[in-house]
Amino acid sequence: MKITLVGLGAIGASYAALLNACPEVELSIVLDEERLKRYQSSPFKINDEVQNFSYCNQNEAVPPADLVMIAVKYNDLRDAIDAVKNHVGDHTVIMSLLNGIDSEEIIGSVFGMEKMIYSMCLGIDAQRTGFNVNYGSVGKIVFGEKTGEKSDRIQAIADIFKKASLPFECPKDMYKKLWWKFMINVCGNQPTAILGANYHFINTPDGHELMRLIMEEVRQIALKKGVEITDSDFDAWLEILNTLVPESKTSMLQDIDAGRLTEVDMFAGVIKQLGKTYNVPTPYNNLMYHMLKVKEQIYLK
Ligand SMILES: NC(=O)C1=CN([C@@H]2O[C@H](COP(=O)(O)OP(=O)(O)OC[C@H]3O[C@@H](n4cnc5c(N)ncnc54)[C@H](OP(=O)(O)O)[C@@H]3O)[C@@H](O)[C@H]2O)C=CC1
Ligand SMILES: CC(C)(CO)C(=O)C(=O)O
Repeated sequence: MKITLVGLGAIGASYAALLNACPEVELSIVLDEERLKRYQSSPFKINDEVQNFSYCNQNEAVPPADLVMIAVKYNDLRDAIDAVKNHVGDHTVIMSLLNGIDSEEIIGSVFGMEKMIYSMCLGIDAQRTGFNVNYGSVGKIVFGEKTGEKSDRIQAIADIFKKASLPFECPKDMYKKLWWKFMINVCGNQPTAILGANYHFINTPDGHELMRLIMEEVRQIALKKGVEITDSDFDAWLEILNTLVPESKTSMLQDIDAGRLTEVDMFAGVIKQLGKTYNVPTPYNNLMYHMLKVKEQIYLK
């Protein structure tokens, strides 16, 4: 299977390493010229092991990939779409590993929704410093058709992930799973980023109550989209929280600590917008949206 990946960061690099080691995968990492020079100047290490990734200049004309995987941050999504355009052909399937609920629609609006499958990653605790990515748990990629149908293309990807020992799950309720992860990110990532709280501090009675208040807004919006988020969905998140290393941080808090832009537009930004569309008040997300925007301005000044 010819696989193209854009976004060799914490998530992308962790899964790329597994795919690259599989003899039945031909993996290309797409880079613009500036990144290509930079990436060729230094070895890329995952859990201290040097990787031999095959880099490809995004301007090069290449045969289309069978699968394109997009693993950049939300603010880089438009550039990443542009970067993979030479790799997308009539039969290419596209998977977005970004958090959130709208990256599939954004990518699909350029290449066609029929090319999109739905996906997200779960339980991975990867952290990136320059060309070093480290993880304790690689988690899994959860993917499928929006309807959950086990189509031939889903089966083909599942077969190759199995050969690559890349943990995965193909749930019947894929679209609900996407919303469930979105709920976790909206009610978990944002307050931890504002408060500077690692998992230890959000996994407390006050932390749980705070997240529950925010979760209610996601629940109301999800209902308008035909998705039901229940109390047991929230409890399932608390169970996962118990398995995460207490000193580790959400990806949004990692962004704040590293002085990078956050993905607030993908979380509170989307909730704010959907709240307006469906006439659902979203005061907690409105507040967090502006707090995070101010915070970004403080450290990016
Ligand atoms: N980290 C985590 O624990 C988790 C993250 N996620 C989600 O996964 C997604 C990716 O996050 P994460 O891996 O942490 O992000 P990172 O910032 O670690 O990685 C993103 C990578 O994309 C690269 N990139 C950006 N634009 C381009 C481009 N135009 N061409 C080529 N490469 C590009 C960046 O390169 P460079 O460094 O050179 O700029 C960077 O290496 C996010 O939506 C996040 O929310 C989901 C679950 C957990
Ligand atoms: C679920 C969680 C909080 C950890 O994997 C996450 O998705 C993130 O940090 O972005």
